[in-house]
Amino acid sequence: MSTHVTTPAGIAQSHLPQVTEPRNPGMPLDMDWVRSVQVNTSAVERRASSIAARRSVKKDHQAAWLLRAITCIDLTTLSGDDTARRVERLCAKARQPVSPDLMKALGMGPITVGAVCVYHEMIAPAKAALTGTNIPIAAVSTGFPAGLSPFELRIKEIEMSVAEGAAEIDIVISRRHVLSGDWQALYDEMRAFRTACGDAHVKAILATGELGSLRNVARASLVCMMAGADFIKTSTGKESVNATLPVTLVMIRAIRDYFDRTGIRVGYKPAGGISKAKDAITYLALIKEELGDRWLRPDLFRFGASSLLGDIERQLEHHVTGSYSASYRHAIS
Ligand SMILES: O=C[C@H](O)COP(=O)(O)O
Repeated sequence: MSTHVTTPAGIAQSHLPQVTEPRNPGMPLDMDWVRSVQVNTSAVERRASSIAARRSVKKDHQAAWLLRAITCIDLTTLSGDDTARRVERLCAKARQPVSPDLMKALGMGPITVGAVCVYHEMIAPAKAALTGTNIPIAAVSTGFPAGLSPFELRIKEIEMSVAEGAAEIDIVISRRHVLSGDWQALYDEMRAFRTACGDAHVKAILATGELGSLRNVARASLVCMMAGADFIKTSTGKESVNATLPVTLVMIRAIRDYFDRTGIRVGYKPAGGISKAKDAITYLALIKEELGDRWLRPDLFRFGASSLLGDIERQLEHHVTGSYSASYRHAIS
């Protein structure tokens, strides 16, 4: 893969003011387009395995890619035993994801993660802990993770999270609309969620591990974008299969098709089970090759991850010192 991100200092691009896209206004549901979507599963799987095998970036280039990855993390805690204290620790890590000593050794100034991602009840402590920063709070919503609470409550939940201070809302779609091919119902639901979000950006979680086929993933991606999703996201992290490279390929190609037809860039968020630095680089390489450099910024790309940052920090420490520290030294929360 090309090592265009260059050296750690080259990552200084991420210190530039973030380019922000016009939001996706959506468009009428185009059923001809939706029905025309097909996926060649074996070709997708071949391409996905070739990118993982080909990836090889070393030394300064690797450090640069890893720093870029950090700026794109939605640093997440979504556990039933979350507490304000845990969220405060997570936010401290979000503000300073890599120790100042390491950053200095890499020739870098401060960076932050892309966002902090929590349940509704944890928005208030996150907001307090992130005061004085530009780090947005993302709240999972709409009966996360199953999305099966009453529709009116799901709308209300979005409105309450926005009122509480969430700038980004990660909604879950009704998988049954996809599984029954009711694309109009999926479109109407997504449209209503987008409206309830107001100025908050909306990420549509497809829960791809529960959609049955890659063709369904492609069609659901397209319908959610037509209904105004700002991002499409693979998974809640709670399905038995979460983010994968084949699913990523299908979703980012849907994003590319949508851009080619509408001129609108929709963001992408793989989530669930991405915990290794080398996997993060593979994802970034795939995005770069399929969508281009513009998508390698936090306004268009995020990792949804609870433990990825710890492994990245470990790899950066190895880059600087030549030895690995124990992973417990990089615990997140
Ligand atoms: O959206 C984020 C995911 O829930 C995080 O999943 P993870 O804990 O497997 O990194």
